Amino acid sequence: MNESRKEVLIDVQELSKHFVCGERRVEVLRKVSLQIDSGEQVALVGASGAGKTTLMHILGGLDRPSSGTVYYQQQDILALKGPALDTFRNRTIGFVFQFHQLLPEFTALENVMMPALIAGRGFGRARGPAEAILQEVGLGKRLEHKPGELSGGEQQRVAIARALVMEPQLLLADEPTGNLDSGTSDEIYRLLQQLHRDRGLTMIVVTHSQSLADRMGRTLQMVDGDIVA
Ligand SMILES: Nc1ncnc2c1ncn2[C@@H]1O[C@H](COP(=O)(O)OP(=O)(O)OP(=O)(O)O)[C@@H](O)[C@H]1O
Repeated sequence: MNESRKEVLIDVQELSKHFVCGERRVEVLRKVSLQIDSGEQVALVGASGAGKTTLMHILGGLDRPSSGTVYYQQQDILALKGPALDTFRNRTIGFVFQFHQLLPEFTALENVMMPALIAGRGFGRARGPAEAILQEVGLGKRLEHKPGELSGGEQQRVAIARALVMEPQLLLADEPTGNLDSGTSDEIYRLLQQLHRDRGLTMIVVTHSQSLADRMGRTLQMVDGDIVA
């Protein structure tokens, strides 16, 4: 993409979050500001407890900050509530977590169809895109398998397919390979890079692995609730 034509997808200003535990106030995010351009691939690294998951949850509309602003393009997502927030999340953001959180009783195909069914698309319209994205992540021959019949890496591929089936602009992945061996982690990262290249997908990926972070376009380091680099 031409540098001069890059557009800011996410603009975060002075985001703070604290929790109150009994008498104690725990400051988890301390006036974090950051911008992510459309099409960027960003790694978020930092020690355990630095605030990475909390930041991802706020960026994804799953949690609210104590203060600060989060804009997607020109939209103030903290002003969204209830069904409007649900719709925004469903259409704009795909999530992948460390533990795939697939529904064990449903097949890979049904799991991937779920976001479209929740969005009110009929079975017929949900099936085609779900099949196509499962092909794209290399699971065209595993459509009818349930999560328990798939390897850890395959389960995470299904979770990635489910995150992308609504064609979100942004993928948020919180330690997507934290539970996998290094060879399988490597495959998942290659898949994320392929999806980034092929779809121009913007992604923010939390990882503890420096070598995996090095493959992303930019690394943001969190220390004690703030971004230092
Ligand atoms: N609901 C909560 N109530 C109180 N404290 C919380 C709550 N959620 C998170 N915290 C605290 O916020 C801090 C940051 O947590 P967070 O999960 O964002 O860190 P992290 O950088 O993602 O860590 P990890 O790499 O271990 O997942 C931690 O000290 C945690 O104990």
